[in-house]
Amino acid sequence: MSESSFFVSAPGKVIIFGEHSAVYGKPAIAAALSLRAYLLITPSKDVNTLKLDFPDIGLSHSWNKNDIPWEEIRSHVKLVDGRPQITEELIPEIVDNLGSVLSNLNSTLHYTACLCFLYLYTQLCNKDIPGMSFCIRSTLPIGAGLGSSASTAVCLATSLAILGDQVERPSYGMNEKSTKKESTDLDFIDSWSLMGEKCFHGNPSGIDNAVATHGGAVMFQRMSNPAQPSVRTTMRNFPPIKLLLTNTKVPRSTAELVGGVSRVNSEYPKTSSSILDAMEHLSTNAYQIMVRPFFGKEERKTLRELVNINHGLLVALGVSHPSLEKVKIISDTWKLGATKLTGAGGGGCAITLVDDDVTEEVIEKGIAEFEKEGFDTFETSLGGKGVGALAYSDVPEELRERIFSPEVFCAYSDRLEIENALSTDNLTGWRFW
Ligand SMILES: Nc1ncnc2c1ncn2[C@@H]1O[C@H](COP(=O)(O)OP(=O)(O)O)[C@@H](O)[C@H]1O
Ligand SMILES: C[C@@](O)(CCOP(=O)(O)O)CC(=O)O
Ligand SMILES: [Mg+2]
Repeated sequence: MSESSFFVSAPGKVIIFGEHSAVYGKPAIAAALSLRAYLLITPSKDVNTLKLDFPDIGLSHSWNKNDIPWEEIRSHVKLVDGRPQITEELIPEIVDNLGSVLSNLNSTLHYTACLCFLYLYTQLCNKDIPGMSFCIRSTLPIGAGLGSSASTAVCLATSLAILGDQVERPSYGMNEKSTKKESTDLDFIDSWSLMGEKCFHGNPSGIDNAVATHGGAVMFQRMSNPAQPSVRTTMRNFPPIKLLLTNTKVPRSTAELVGGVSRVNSEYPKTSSSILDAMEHLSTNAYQIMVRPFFGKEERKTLRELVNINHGLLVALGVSHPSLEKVKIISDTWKLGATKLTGAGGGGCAITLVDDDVTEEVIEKGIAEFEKEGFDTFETSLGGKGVGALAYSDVPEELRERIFSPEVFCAYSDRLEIENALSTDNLTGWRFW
């Protein structure tokens, strides 16, 4: 066990309005989930060994860090005042140079995860930093539309920015009112995790990593000029909405679905731009309703109507799936509320904004129908905390050995075990920027 071990953690998200259109510079609304990714960083036994243990995707891989072509890579890193700068696109020369250390990975899943790690590592750290082991576990379903890729990218970017001395560790008492320095650190993490998301799926809007970094609820808009920063408007009075989350468990890839929309966009530019414009109006409309000081029955009804319209528009873009339509049919049959797919679609999750008048008994009957189809449904709370860190010294002495043991962490069998051991509710030492 070592005092230099630490954890970082970042939440998943639910997009309420505007997935896919967010990629095309339209505003979208999303909120952080209580489900999170946790990354444990421990010193390697050998100072030259860099090790990744990502059991959720069956990846265990190590490198001798001296095998990384540091000089070639570092010659392409953009530095301003000694700080690495993000770029609009992944730097092709760096990706190319990493090819030599990625060549023995034979699945796309593992290749992408290792590329994401090394792309961030070689820019945020340097070759003199002793080798560490990185083990990530997620309580989020992976590839289900809840932003597991972004929470992974945020955890990696944060841990590497800490190791590379690019950001300060968070301190106590800063949770409510960040100092300027700390919010700059958060922006640095947000921007580098976007580069991580680019490794996972090519053309991310940035909404997922923004929510995973900052937490809470936001309206987010990527600027059409990529040189301009995205606009992130925090929604402090996010209204309490009763939301069911249904995971169809049908696997899909965000990269492929975003690629599908891009094809529709280039084949039917006028039609697709009208759909995207309609999505823009939806998000703006929903935002105006959600920030009203009074959020009552009428507002909830309008929001549900907008949810139904948003789903229809996503269907038109070709990103639904028979399983998601089943969720919608069951929800409509039992009159549970308004249902739309969330995230990239093509399977994965749907959200239902529950109707005001529906009874708990009816909700349970609906959930039983979902379960019959093999789906998982749960009620969830939105707007949780963003990225946080847990230092060795912030855990009671008698717990340290167990909490910071990579063997124990890798062996947790499910979401509940991870949460029991590590969640911010159960362990008070977590600090947030
Ligand atoms: N716990 C994890 N360990 C390793 N890689 C992960 C983990 N969670 C997510 N990922 C990466 O993110 C990808 C899924 O991202 P994506 O297709 O965008 O779906 P989503 O972000 O909705 O879960 C996985 O294929 C994997 O590469
Ligand atoms: C489809 C999209 O709007 C959201 C993708 O979310 P997820 O990876 O399915 O959780 C893409 C993006 O905004 O980057
Ligand atoms: Mg994703």
